[in-house]
Amino acid sequence: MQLPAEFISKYKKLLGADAPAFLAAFDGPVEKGFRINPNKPVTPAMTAKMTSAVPYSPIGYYGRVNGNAMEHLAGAVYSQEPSAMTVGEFARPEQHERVLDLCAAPGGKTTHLLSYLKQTGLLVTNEINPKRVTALGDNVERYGALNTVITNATPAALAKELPGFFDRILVDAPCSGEGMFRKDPAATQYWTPDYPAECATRQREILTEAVKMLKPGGHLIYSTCTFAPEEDEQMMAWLLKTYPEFELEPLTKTAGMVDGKPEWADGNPTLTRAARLFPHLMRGEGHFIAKLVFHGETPVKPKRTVRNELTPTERQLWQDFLQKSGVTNFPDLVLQAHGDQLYGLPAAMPLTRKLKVFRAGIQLGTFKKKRFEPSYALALASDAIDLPTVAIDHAQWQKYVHGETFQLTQAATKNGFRVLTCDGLPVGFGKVVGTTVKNFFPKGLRFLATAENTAL
Ligand SMILES: C[S@@+](CC[C@H](N)C(=O)[O-])C[C@H]1O[C@@H](n2cnc3c(N)ncnc32)[C@H](O)[C@@H]1O
Repeated sequence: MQLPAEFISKYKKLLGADAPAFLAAFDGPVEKGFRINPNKPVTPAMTAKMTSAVPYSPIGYYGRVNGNAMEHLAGAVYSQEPSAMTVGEFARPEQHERVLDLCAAPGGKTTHLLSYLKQTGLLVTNEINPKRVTALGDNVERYGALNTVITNATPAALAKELPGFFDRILVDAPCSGEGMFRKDPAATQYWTPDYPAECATRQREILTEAVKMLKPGGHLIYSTCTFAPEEDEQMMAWLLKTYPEFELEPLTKTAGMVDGKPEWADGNPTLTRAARLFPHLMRGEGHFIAKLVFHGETPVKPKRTVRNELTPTERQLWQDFLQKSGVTNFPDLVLQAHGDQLYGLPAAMPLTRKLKVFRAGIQLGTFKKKRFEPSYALALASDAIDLPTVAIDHAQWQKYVHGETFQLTQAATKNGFRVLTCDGLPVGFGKVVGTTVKNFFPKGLRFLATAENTAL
């Protein structure tokens, strides 16, 4: 790979005897990986792929998965480069925590956090860029999250609304991306010797806001996909100096991860507690991860949480749908109608009217004139809700994602909306009338599926 000359000389100086191996790694193969979603069933195709486990993630595997495969579309797998999995593992939230993913699109780390929150607590996942937030929304929907609010805000706007609110904040910072050069060689074109320092300015701004939102005892996880000391150890050295209430927590390094390098910053010996991932030392791309605990106090503005906002008619239509579906265990969500759309918000979400919200919880469905039509998102969240199901096979699934009406081999015992499952995995709603399944796969997602183009 053609690397910028100044990049080569910078890392020759920094890495010394390790530099030849480091630079040679840019011509090595790109490592592929995927995570399974522990909250969804494992299909036979997944079992066949889960042969080479990533040693530091109980849900990570080496290998490639197809974005058009049923398992990906239904949120049972997520394609992620293996080094990036360390971030979700080191960030690993406890169930019932309030978690913020501040720089979240397209959602690699967010879906990892969701895997461990297991539908509990609250995840506020934020993406500043309005063009990138849609992909984040799609991935959260695939994961069937019932505990997530997606915002499209600046870190400053969030900090104003939610000071001292979170148990755990992940800042997967926008960075110079040197660790991804092998995956995306075009990125080398944006690199200049000044680029890391420019990125560092933005990272300091983001961190300045992030720290305002942590609860006492809370954790801040900072990660980049760059080797640049300006954005890694120097950023953490700056944070520790500026906010002495923070302490780096030691990260256990395995599978070739190495300590952070104090000598690349101000010599603070605790910087060894951070982790560096180099592609010449492990099976993955370049990353830096640091985990900090906050011992200080944050002024907390007590905030009211969100409240139910449904008209009696809307409430009745929703209740009728649940009753017809035989659902008795519907999770404790706050219900709100936005236009004709029904949303379910996690009860811990504060009222934040000044925040730009992209999706206020899960979109549960649409109010039609005299009935309620359940959404695709609700079907994908059905691991947590006892909705009635009908099993379909792969040939029927291919018709389903193409938008066709199809036939069951046996009439269903009851007509109505059913979650269709394929290999046990919920894939969307269909309306069953006898042996006919009317198609409710979202129009915008339909495609011509074949056994070949959808093989996992
Ligand atoms: C490394 S990417 C995040 C990747 C994501 N966490 C994942 O795992 O899929 C960094 C993100 O930060 C966003 N970003 C850029 N400038 C920002 C800013 N000033 N504040 C917050 N986020 C920013 C970018 O749009 C980008 O989506």
